[in-house]
Amino acid sequence: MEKSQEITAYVLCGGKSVRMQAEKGLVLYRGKPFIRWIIEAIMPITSNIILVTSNGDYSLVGLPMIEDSYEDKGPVGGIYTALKHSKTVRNLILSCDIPKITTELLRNLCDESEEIEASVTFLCDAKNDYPLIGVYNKSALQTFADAISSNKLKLCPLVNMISHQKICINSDQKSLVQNINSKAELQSLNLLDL
Ligand SMILES: Nc1nc2c(ncn2[C@@H]2O[C@H](COP(=O)(O)OP(=O)(O)OP(=O)(O)O)[C@@H](O)[C@H]2O)c(=O)[nH]1
Repeated sequence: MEKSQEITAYVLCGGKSVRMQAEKGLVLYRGKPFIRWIIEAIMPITSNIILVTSNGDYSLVGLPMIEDSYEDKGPVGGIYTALKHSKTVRNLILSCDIPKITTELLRNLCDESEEIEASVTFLCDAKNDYPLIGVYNKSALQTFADAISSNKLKLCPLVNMISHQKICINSDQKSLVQNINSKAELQSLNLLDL
């Protein structure tokens, strides 16, 4: 594989999980922790997968883990940590709360990002952006450093301010990118699957 095609995947597993009241990535969906569903979706694309977390409970996953460079800076801080750590130009960055994500969607995102000269390429639908299903260029590191310095920690406005490309999913794919933040959302997901 050529160097330009190399990609590192980072899964953000930090934060407080206030709404879920349990470590989100370790919550079970159809008998398996969210994080495992996500890793299985990434594996056919790259085995270079790193978790961004200081929570030792994720050691059961058996993947390398790195700690946030700054505490309590939310996903913006997690992305900063990932980009600072990364040795590759392109970095697939995902949240840990999207258990229905598929290899097909991620592969399409990664393939599209190769064709595009943008700091970040991420999924969207007609109503929402999904910047936590995105490919981030290492060159975006300074933007994230500046955002942390000025305490601008909202991710959507930040990615919309820098050079970006959105890859729109169709209405059938919407359920695949749904992030699950609470027990109620998990329950409705399980019910939908019945
Ligand atoms: N590494 C890292 N990841 C984070 C941090 N905050 C949130 N995340 C991750 O970012 C993704 C989206 O998180 P949010 O839903 O915004 O926040 P959360 O803390 O998980 O949940 P709430 O407390 O309910 O808002 C999830 O994958 C989180 O694990 C952080 O400070 N560091």
